[in-house]
Amino acid sequence: MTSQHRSNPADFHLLVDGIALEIGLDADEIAARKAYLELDDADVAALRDVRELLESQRHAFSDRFYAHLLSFPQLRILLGAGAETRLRHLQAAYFSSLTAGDYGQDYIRERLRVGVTHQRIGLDPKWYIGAYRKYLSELHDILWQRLQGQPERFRAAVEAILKIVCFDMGLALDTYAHADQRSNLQNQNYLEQVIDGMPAGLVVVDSELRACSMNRMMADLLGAPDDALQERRIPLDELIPCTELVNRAIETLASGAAQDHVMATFDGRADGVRYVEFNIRRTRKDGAPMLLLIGQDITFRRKARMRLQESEEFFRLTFNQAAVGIVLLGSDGRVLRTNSKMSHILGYTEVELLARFYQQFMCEEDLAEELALIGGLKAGEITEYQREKRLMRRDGSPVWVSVTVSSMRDANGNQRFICVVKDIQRQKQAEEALLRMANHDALTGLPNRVLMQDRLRQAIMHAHRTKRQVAVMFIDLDRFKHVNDSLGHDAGDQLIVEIARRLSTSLRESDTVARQGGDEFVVVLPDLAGEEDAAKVARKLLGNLFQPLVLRGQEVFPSGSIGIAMYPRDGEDSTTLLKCADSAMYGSKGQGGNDYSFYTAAMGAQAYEHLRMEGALQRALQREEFLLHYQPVVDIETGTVTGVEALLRWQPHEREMVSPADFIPLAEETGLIVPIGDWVLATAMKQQVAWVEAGLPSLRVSVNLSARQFLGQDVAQRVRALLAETGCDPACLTLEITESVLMENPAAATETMGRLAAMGVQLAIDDFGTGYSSLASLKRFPIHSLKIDRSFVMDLTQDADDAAIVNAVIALAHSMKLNVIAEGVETREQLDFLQQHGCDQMQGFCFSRPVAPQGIAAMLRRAA
Ligand SMILES: Nc1nc2c(ncn2[C@@H]2O[C@@H]3COP(=O)(O)O[C@H]4[C@@H](O)[C@H](n5cnc6c(=O)[nH]c(N)nc65)O[C@@H]4COP(=O)(O)O[C@H]3[C@H]2O)c(=O)[nH]1
Repeated sequence: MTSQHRSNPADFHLLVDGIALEIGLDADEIAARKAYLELDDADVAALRDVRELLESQRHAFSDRFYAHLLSFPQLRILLGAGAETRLRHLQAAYFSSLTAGDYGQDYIRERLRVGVTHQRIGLDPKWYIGAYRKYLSELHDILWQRLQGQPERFRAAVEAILKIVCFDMGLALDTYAHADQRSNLQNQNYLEQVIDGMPAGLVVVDSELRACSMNRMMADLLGAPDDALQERRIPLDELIPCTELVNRAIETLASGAAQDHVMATFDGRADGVRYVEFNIRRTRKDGAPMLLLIGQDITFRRKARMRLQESEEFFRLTFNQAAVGIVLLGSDGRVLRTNSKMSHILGYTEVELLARFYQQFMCEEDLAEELALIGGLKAGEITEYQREKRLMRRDGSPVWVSVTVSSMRDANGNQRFICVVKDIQRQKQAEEALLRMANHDALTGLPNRVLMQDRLRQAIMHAHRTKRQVAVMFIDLDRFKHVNDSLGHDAGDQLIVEIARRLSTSLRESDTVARQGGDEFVVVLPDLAGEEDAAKVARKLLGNLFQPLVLRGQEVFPSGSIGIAMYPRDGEDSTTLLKCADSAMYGSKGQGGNDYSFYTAAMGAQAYEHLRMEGALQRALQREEFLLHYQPVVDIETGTVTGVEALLRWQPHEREMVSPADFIPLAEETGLIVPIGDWVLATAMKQQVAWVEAGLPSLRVSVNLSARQFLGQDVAQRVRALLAETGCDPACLTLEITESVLMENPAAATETMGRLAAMGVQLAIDDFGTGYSSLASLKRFPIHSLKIDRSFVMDLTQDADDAAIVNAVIALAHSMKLNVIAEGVETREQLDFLQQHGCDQMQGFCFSRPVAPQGIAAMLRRAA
């Protein structure tokens, strides 16, 4: 039995009634059929008449009937296993109803039911028409046997049975045909739905290669409307413009051979390029060959594969051409994949790398930490780590790299590590060089101030813990400036390098020698028991320094002044200790150099005063606390005032006036002399102009120039600018320079003086006689005047030597056409002496002390 036979009886009745209605089996139709068969009441009576007769033969009839039917194997299959019992039962019912004489609605419905059933089980009309034939023959035989002697009754019965059986056959056949038609329609509908709903596209092509139909999926794939083929059959190559597909379709049409996996690529309109894989089958319809083209949309798959290929290609290129080394490692560290940059970094070929383990490239000292990190990755505690470290190259040299190691899983779930390795060797070298530069002195290679302070701090911390002492030595070379000026900077540098070497070799590894700048060095001696240890080292250093050295063919004996501060006695931090050592060094210098001094509190006070003054001087400029006094310069012959010397005065707010002798050396040392001197020059020039403008006779103004002012800046250019600014006549300006300034750098001095003289400015040598230069050596300088120092004038009348010197200076100066001015003339006797010996001019208390500008104006007005 098929599943169809198991349908609900109520549904089955409805089906049967529905069919009856569809084929129009109403009462009129039944009556018409009966009339056509001439089945009338006489037949009904004839059938009833043989009922009993036939009933008695029912079993024998049934045996023969089924023996015949079931002798046909196809029929046995169609009827199904165990059908005989069920059929015998049905047949018995039919056999009874056949002669029951009631052929109304129930009888007819039963006939229709049989027709539907036969159609459902696929029992073709040939089978049941054959069965009806057997039925009739058997009945005929039974009736013949029983009614042989009653021909009328026999004929009437046979006639009636023939009519009713034909009536039944008509009903069954009509029902069968109708059910078949219904079923066909249903099947077609079902098929259409399946085809329409299937996830593959289908296009049916006729023998002339024109598409006759296609399902919705195919219409979707082609971007065509669903009803595209309703109007006309479209040629296949127009519907799907793909030559390969059309050619293969032609082949299949000709040979009948199925074609699979035919790729077609076409424009799917809005969806872009479509990739469809077709299977082509040849079939027949209505005798004509036709093709079924079943297409599977593989666009997504294809694009995904292309994307995958693309990303694989991208990865491969990126991997191979990356500017960083990339290595894929197995969980045991074996190199599974690597790129050319990695080969370049490590100096191995790619093949050599593949045979190795990552651990083999590590530095011994990194190994433990690195393995611990990889352990962390393996345990999932971290997902990646980044480190800067060294890897060992093939030639055994280390290379600095920055490595990022990340954990990943391959397609099989195996743990892998991916290392991205960046070569930072150059960067590290640059960093190291920078670090060296930041911490070391370029000339000597010694630690610089920064590194020294760091070492000093460490030494202090260590000494603090161990209850030991630290000595800080400040070393300044004696007369270094002299070497530099007389032998040149190269010789100076050579001396510094040699000193650095001598200091370094005199000390222990744990000591630090640093160059503080210029000719200053600092030595840190950590871990000392006491002051005596430091004194011993200082003596040794001085001894080693004071060894002869030949510089530019000249033998030099370097010596230094050492100041020593002790931790913790003199200070507990590096800044204080360095300051103390610096003060102590000045102490040594003050005693003539080539010696060492320990710091004392008195030095501290001096240093403090030094600092205080420095700050105060700086503020003095801003607060305009400076002023100029002027001392007249008098012609000894006539007694007239020919000029004035400008002398600087500092009048701090609400405090006593400070002597220039007290602050000029400090201003020199700190460099403040430059802006202060500039102010003096400008003020004096302005004053000169102011007096002239006030109607007074034009006076020569002399201005003192300090060593730093004269040698350190472009004084000529500055004077030129100020002359222009103030309108002062250069011929009324004298610049005074001390003898020692000239001798410090004669070459530079000659050049500067030449430029000044060229402007018309006069130059005078101040404090003459205090230095050691001979008058002859002054010849090469463009000088106008010599000022005899006050110290000679002072004892002139008591000391025969001084008188002789002054006399000689005047005579010689005159022989060199120089003007001579005597300073500090206090007495009449001094003045007389100078007058007698032909001194040209003088200045001193005997005529006037330095006075404010108004004092000079009054003096000039009185004289006029
Ligand atoms: N005992 C005595 N002294 C006399 C007599 N006549 C003048 N003096 C003093 O002798 C100094 C002369 O100046 P100097 O030798 O250039 O010595 C100057 C000069 O070297 C320096 N100085 C002063 N003003 C300036 C300046 O503007 N620039 C620079 N660079 N140095 C200056 O300060 C030094 C001292 O200046 P002052 O204290 O003004 O001292 C002045 C002046 O007051 C006298 O008859 N008896």
